[in-house]
Amino acid sequence: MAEPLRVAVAGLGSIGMRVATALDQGVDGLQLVAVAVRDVRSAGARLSGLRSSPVVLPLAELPDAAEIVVECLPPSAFSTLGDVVVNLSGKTFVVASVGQLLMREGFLDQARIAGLRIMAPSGAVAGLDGLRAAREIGLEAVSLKTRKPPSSFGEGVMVGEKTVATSGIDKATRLFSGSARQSIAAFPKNINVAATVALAGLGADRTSVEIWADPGVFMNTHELTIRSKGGTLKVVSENLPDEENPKSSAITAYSIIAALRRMNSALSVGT
Ligand SMILES: NC(=O)C1=CN([C@@H]2O[C@H](COP(=O)(O)OP(=O)(O)OC[C@H]3O[C@@H](n4cnc5c(N)ncnc54)[C@H](OP(=O)(O)O)[C@@H]3O)[C@@H](O)[C@H]2O)C=CC1
Ligand SMILES: O=C([O-])CC(=O)C(=O)O
Repeated sequence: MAEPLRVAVAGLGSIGMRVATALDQGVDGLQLVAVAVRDVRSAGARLSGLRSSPVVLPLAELPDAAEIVVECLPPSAFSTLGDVVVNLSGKTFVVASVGQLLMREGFLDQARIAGLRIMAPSGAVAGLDGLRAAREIGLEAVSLKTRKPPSSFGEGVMVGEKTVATSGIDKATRLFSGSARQSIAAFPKNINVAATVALAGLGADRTSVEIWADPGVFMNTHELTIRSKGGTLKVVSENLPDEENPKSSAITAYSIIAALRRMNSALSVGT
């Protein structure tokens, strides 16, 4: 039997802790060996819940410890890890903060030249299987309309030029309309899905995005519409917000876990 591939998880928040726990409980061919946390003391309970006792390393040292590095950080911490991993040949970088791949100019080219493999799991959005097939036949238009409960945007949110208290939003309010690239710049913690759709489809500048704060929805809702030479595809994801971090949909962590399981699976289903 081949040696398991070593996996490191960066960030043990709502997504990272679930990914680390799944690895800790067993994913064929993979072994959790290292994690990075912001503060070891405050992450104590999380770390003690893992039976495999991964080593705790500073972010920048994580890539040396593993063949696969799973990023589950806030966007603001991405570059400490990204700047190191981007130059490493033969590693796999699994990314939750997918928007950062678009925000950091040249990152994807640098990674490709270095020989780093980047995986962006579907995360909170469904329909990428169809999008990738539609890209092969010929894409014409791709749009994403995201609606979230106002509280998913934090206490305050920009509406036009003004910051508005989300508790006071009493009707569906459009917060943003523009390209995927612009959406990530405006809402880095809320719309990584736009980057994922853009990377699978028409790119950061030709993918249209709308973001709505809607007191009428309880779920984080993503409507993906794809027009191609093969027809039209509409996929609606209605995701329960994560209990710990309602900005993120609960399904996101499980998409990453499913992507990790698929790495060593003999049977691969779906595009
Ligand atoms: N691709 C997709 O579809 C989706 C992507 N996301 C994105 O995934 C990422 C993770 O989301 P989520 O888990 O919900 O976020 P959380 O805020 O719950 O978790 C982030 C974790 O990273 C830790 N952290 C912060 N700084 C550092 C550091 N320097 N070194 C190590 N750890 C650090 C935080 O610690 P502490 O709490 O102590 O500060 C926290 O535990 C976010 O960028 C989010 O926007 C979210 C939903 C969908
Ligand atoms: O979790 C979601 O529904 C979407 C999200 O926050 C993101 O893409 O960043």
